[in-house]
Amino acid sequence: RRPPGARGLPLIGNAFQIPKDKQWLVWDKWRRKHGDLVSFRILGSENLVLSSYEAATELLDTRGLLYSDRPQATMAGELVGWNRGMGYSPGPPNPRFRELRRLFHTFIGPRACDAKDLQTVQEEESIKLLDKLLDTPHEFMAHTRDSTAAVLLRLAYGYDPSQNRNDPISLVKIVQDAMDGFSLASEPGWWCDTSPGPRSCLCQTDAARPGAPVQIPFDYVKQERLKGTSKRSFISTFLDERHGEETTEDEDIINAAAASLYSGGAETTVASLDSHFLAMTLFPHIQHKAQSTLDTYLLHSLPRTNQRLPTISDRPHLPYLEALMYEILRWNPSVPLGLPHVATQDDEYRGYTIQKGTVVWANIWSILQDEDVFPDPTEFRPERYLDQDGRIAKSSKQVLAVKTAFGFGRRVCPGLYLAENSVFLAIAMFLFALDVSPHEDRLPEVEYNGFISHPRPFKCKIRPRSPEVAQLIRDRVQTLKQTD
Ligand code: HEM
Repeated sequence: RRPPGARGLPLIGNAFQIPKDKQWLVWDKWRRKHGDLVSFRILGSENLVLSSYEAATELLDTRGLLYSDRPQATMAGELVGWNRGMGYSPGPPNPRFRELRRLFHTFIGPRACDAKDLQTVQEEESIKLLDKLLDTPHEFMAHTRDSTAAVLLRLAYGYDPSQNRNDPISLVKIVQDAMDGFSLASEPGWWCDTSPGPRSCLCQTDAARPGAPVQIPFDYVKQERLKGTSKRSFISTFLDERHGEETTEDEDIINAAAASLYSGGAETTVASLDSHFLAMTLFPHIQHKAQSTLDTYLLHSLPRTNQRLPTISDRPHLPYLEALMYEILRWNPSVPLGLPHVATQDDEYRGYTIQKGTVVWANIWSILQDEDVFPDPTEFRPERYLDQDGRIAKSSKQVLAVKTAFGFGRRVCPGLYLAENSVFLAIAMFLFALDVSPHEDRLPEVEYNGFISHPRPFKCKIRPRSPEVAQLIRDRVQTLKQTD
């Protein structure tokens, strides 16, 4: 038995019912009509949408090995070139996939993300971000983008855009083009992904950008190493491991890993930071509560005279801010449909047959808006994740469910530790230093779009909380410039 599904047309199936944007809303309507397992077809391809925490975790986590492949994404893979990277590579037992996951684990796994050198990069870039927000607050969306790109470029290649004025080798541009291309090419319903006919005939070719020219950043690291000026990075660590004996395959895989780092990490993190500004504009009471929690903690953790900025290591002491971060990830998730998984064998679930080759989507948006788990889901309420003592309720359904923002099973986001630390730190820094309020007393609309879903550009007022805080940031940036 096939799971219940939306009725489609002969041959083309449900293709015309899937909009170009916000597919999660249509799929959520199907959930209300048919339940949390909905099947649909696009041309020859069988698809299944999972819209509850139970169904998604049972199939994609518990039986994860059966659902660890990706569909053959002609658009994202062959045309745009992402099949070399992690997101679209075939799953286990493919040795390339295992090696890519190993590299991510070594470099940005939980232990690596606890290390001081990695956190220092994140903290320095957050301070520079605050400085830019003080200068040109209305350009906040451009600043969150540049700042996130800077962290990822420093981690992947040891390339610091602020020390390379005018970006002489265009690395920032390469990264940003790559991010745009990944997001566009990943959208479901690219007909070339499912069409049995000529591959590119139905593709919107203007979006089919070429893959990032990964050789340029790689050559940059090699040259810096020869000069003895290279900084520790994903690539340099790998080359160190190989003691100068790297093969062409080694180069190919480390390049792919580095490109996956910024293609996966940049837009998603930026979307979360922009969501923070939107939420704080709309919910001033949450902003004030978070600020007073932070002030109390920072004041009590040091003598009053030594004002200091928050750091990642403060995270365990600031449960309300951690809860706020979770609520940002839930309220409007930055990857509402995750990435598609594929069934590698026939499977049975609740009496239905899921055929080998079925493309399985988790509607993360539906899971995170489920009224049974998150009552009044459109409300922004960090308290959802706290126990009676104000600590994070780690094994509560809410905390477990919000983690699905990072996906499932063998394909779960390998950047989640880095991402959580980045978003936590940015939020803590913004709340410490800035007041966010509506622009000319007009509340922005909550309007998101894109496969990596961003708030539509909006205006808000961003001001320093006090002249002393502004001075503290200016001083810290000055010190950073001097030590560079
Ligand atoms: C708020 C930030 C982020 C969110 C919400 C997010 C979410 C996701 C989701 C939902 C997936 C698909 C998982 C699945 O298939 O089940 C994914 C995959 C991935 N993410 Fe993230 N991500 C974030 C940040 C990052 C960062 C910072 C990096 C790297 C530095 C990263 C790298 C990747 C990669 C490489 C994949 C593909 C994994 C695979 O196919 O095996 N992500 N992410």
